[in-house]
Amino acid sequence: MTKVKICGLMEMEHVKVAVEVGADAIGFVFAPSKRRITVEKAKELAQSIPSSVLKVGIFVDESSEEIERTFHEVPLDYVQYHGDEAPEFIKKIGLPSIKALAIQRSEDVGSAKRFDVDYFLFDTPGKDYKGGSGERFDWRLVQDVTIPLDKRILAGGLNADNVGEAIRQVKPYMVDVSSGVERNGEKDMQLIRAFVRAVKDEER
Ligand SMILES: O=C(O)c1ccccc1N[C@@H]1O[C@H](COP(=O)(O)O)[C@@H](O)[C@H]1O
Repeated sequence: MTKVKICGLMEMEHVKVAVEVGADAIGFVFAPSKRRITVEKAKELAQSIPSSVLKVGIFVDESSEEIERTFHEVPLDYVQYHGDEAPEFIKKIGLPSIKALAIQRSEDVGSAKRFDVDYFLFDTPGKDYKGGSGERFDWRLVQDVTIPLDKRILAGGLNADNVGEAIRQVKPYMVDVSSGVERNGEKDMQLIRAFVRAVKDEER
């Protein structure tokens, strides 16, 4: 079964509904964004998340000190590197890691071989920020890549209507959504429920 990550949560009611409907991971954005959360607030929300649900922190070109401090303080299970972090930087920090790759051309996946990370997250290049654009990229660009299926996370403009087709085409280990579970720029409980249901309805 494809795993689901709900990203950019900032309110307790949204965390609770995501957990209740069966999200496998929850993402907190610590980078410049309209979804940016403080370490203190993420720590408070994290206390209501069972250990079976992974807590992921999203960072964009952040210092190693701040990443390490946030990881232990919240605490987090994974660091999602969503900027231009070098492979050596990620390796030196040595925390469980996800590297986001902005996919515009098929060559964009090629940089993956430089990174020793747990997962790769394929995303649409951001406009206002580095991610969370709400726009999808051409999924054919990541269909024939050599990255193992169980290391692939698909993001970028997913929603309850298109995630089934995305899973069939890309066969990711996990799908990741932020904008697609928002209404008028805010997270929406019905959309969170609908997204997770759409993923769970889809068999690998
Ligand atoms: O969500 C943000 O604001 C954000 C800011 C900076 C880096 C990453 C961000 N979000 C990530 O973007 C993808 C896709 O989001 P969407 O569903 O297209 O809105 C997701 O991995 C978020 O973690």
